Amino acid sequence: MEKNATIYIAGHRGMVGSALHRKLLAEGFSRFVFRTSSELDLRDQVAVRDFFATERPDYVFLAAAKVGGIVANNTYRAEFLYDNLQIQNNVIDSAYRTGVKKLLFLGSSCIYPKMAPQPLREDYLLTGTLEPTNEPYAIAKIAGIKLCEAYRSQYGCDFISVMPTNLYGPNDNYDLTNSHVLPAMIRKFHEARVEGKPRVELWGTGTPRREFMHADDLADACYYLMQHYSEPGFVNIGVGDDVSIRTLAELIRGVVGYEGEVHWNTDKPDGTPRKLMDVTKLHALGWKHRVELDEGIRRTYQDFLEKIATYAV
Ligand SMILES: NC(=O)c1ccc[n+]([C@@H]2O[C@H](COP(=O)([O-])OP(=O)(O)OC[C@H]3O[C@@H](n4cnc5c(N)ncnc54)[C@H](OP(=O)(O)O)[C@@H]3O)[C@@H](O)[C@H]2O)c1
Ligand SMILES: C[C@@H]1O[C@H](OP(=O)(O)OP(=O)(O)OC[C@H]2O[C@@H](n3cnc4c(=O)[nH]c(N)nc43)[C@H](O)[C@@H]2O)[C@@H](O)[C@H](O)[C@@H]1O
Repeated sequence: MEKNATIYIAGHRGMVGSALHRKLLAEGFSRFVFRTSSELDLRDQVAVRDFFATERPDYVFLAAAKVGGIVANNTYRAEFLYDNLQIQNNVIDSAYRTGVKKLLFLGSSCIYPKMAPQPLREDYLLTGTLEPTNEPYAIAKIAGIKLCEAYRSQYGCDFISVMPTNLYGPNDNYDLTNSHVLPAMIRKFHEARVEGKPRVELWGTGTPRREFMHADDLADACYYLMQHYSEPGFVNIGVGDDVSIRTLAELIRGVVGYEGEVHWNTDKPDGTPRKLMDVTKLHALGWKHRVELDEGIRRTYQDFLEKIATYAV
């Protein structure tokens, strides 16, 4: 990417989009195009085509999506399918129509079959049944991967896809119902400590295992792949290691300093038992993560405390 190129980060206010913006600013890029969802609803095909025709970005990072944790995915099933298909179809097709030089599409590790062998290799895609709680979101993400591949093979577009593991970091969603597990635990343990509550409720059995990556590492990997990867196949982005949800709870409880009890509400879903990424391809391409989980949690709790008025509403 040339330093004077115009870059469109779709979803620039989100956790991933804002991390990409920080990364690109640090690398010396200065020409950005941004629109919030209220300024440009990416589900609106006409509006998206007009936007691309007017702004003509050179490079696109597609980090806008309907995103949420296990309960949000399972509750808003129609929106997770419809919104995500619309957003990605409109952005990818408009990028093709206006000659965007390169586009990066963000998928997710939930594209893999629920009971796939571990770690999850890229070639396990479409080899089995998906986890039911996030099937609509996963179907949309699989369609996004296939759309990038099809525009590459039919039209020669340099569109790539990456599949990140579970992410966390600044500008995450801390909503107690719709967030992912890591921000939910930070907020629950923090509020329980401050309010002197004897017990915190967490979801499921605590036995599922998850892999977590800091959003700054993800942004670094995306930038790296924009520079060094132009192939049809997608690339997993992860740290190559996972923890049980119970272990995660203990790590976060320690950082927050909460000493009460944890109650596991088994009426809530566990989801996929394990989704550990195989990162052989990513490492072979020359990229490896830097932020370890304990350090990342400490940094994220600090950020939460600094922005608590906006996060915990
Ligand atoms: N979070 C994770 O653990 C995780 C893991 C793997 C992959 N990913 C992927 O990474 C990408 C970014 O996720 P994130 O965690 O950064 O999500 P996020 O914090 O919720 O941000 C999503 C962004 O999408 C924008 N958006 C949503 N609907 C839109 C619409 N109809 N029109 C225009 N913009 C819209 C929002 O814009 P406004 O702020 O302007 O409303 C928001 O800034 C997604 O593709 C997600 O699937 C995330
Ligand atoms: C990255 C995303 O991951 C999502 O799956 P997934 O890892 O299960 O999403 P999470 O919502 O992060 O949940 C991970 C695990 O943490 C447990 N958990 C425990 N306490 C809590 C809590 O307070 N809040 C939340 N949210 N979980 C909690 C939850 O039951 C599940 O086993 C997918 O639904 C999306 O499609 C996407 O792929």
